[in-house]
Amino acid sequence: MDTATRPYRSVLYIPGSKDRALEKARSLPCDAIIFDLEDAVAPEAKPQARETLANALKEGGYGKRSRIVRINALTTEWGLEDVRALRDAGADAILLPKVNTPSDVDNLADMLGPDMPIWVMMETPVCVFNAREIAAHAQVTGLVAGTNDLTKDLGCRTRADRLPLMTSLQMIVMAARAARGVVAIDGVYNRFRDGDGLKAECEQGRDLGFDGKTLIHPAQVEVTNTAFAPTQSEIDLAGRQIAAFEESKASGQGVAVVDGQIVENLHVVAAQRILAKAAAIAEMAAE
Ligand SMILES: CC(C)(COP(=O)(O)OP(=O)(O)OC[C@H]1O[C@@H](n2cnc3c(N)ncnc32)[C@H](O)[C@@H]1OP(=O)(O)O)[C@@H](O)C(=O)NCCC(=O)NCCSC(=O)C[C@H](O)C(=O)O
Ligand SMILES: [Mg+2]
Repeated sequence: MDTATRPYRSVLYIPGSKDRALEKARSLPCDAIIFDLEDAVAPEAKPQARETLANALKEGGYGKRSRIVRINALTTEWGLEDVRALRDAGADAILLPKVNTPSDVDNLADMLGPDMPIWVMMETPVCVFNAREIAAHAQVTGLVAGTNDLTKDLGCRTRADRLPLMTSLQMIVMAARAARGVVAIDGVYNRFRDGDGLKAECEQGRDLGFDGKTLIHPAQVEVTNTAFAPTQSEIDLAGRQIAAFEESKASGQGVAVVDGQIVENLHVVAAQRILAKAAAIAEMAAE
């Protein structure tokens, strides 16, 4: 699947230590999985989790879902061993937590070699200030908002409208877009049994420009997939905009009007993106 249009609506964290969850994920309709060796795994369980995860990845069965492995920070006692154990296990990217500067990414890139894509947890204030340079790193293909760590480090309150996080969230999206071709994924919604709260936060993340949201429980997948997919009316409008613009162009005009709004070339580009995303989602569903 084309990496530019590949869907990343629902990105589910799975503790690398939990066999049952690793098995269950093979049948969940999420677009991507983050196999976690960091915060979801207790210190004493980390060596076993590495082995369990490496075996699960080798066994496969995750279909078209993107497979991302979150290692521990390289400054911890587990980071280096995580890289050694998982770099050749068949993941699509390695996700590095607690990044502050582009040189943290360089250190991982040196260990992985030039061909392994790197995703970065954007979860410290220093990291957010360095977002543009981090996103521009040649191996970085994804940014993930770590809203729990950011909340802790900022000392801000957890609010339903996420006002205290807004600057950080927007800087993450801007850095990804400025770098081009870098995916931006929103942080987790901790109240995993609150579907209405999740829906509202997904819609906010979608409005901000995120490609999708990180999740902690299977019950969150469906709501998220819907929120980050183009709606049927967006798809219909996109088709009509493209057709109307083509017609105007054929009659020598550079602008069309659809539903009382002008359609210029840039709107056609946005409309084509919507159709490409809808097609990629349909392809993802056709297992
Ligand atoms: C949150 C949980 C601890 C809840 O677990 P549990 O009470 O066991 O849930 P259920 O009984 O409702 O589970 C039902 C079935 O679903 C499977 N399951 C549960 N969670 C997952 C999952 N994440 N992926 C796949 N499958 C999952 C269970 O095995 C049950 O299956 P079955 O037996 O067939 O019925 C738990 O959901 C969990 O551990 N979630 C992940 C937590 C996690 O990964 N945390 C770290 C990432 S978030 C983070 O780090 C934030 C970031 O860094 C930041 O700073 O913001
Ligand atoms: Mg974190």
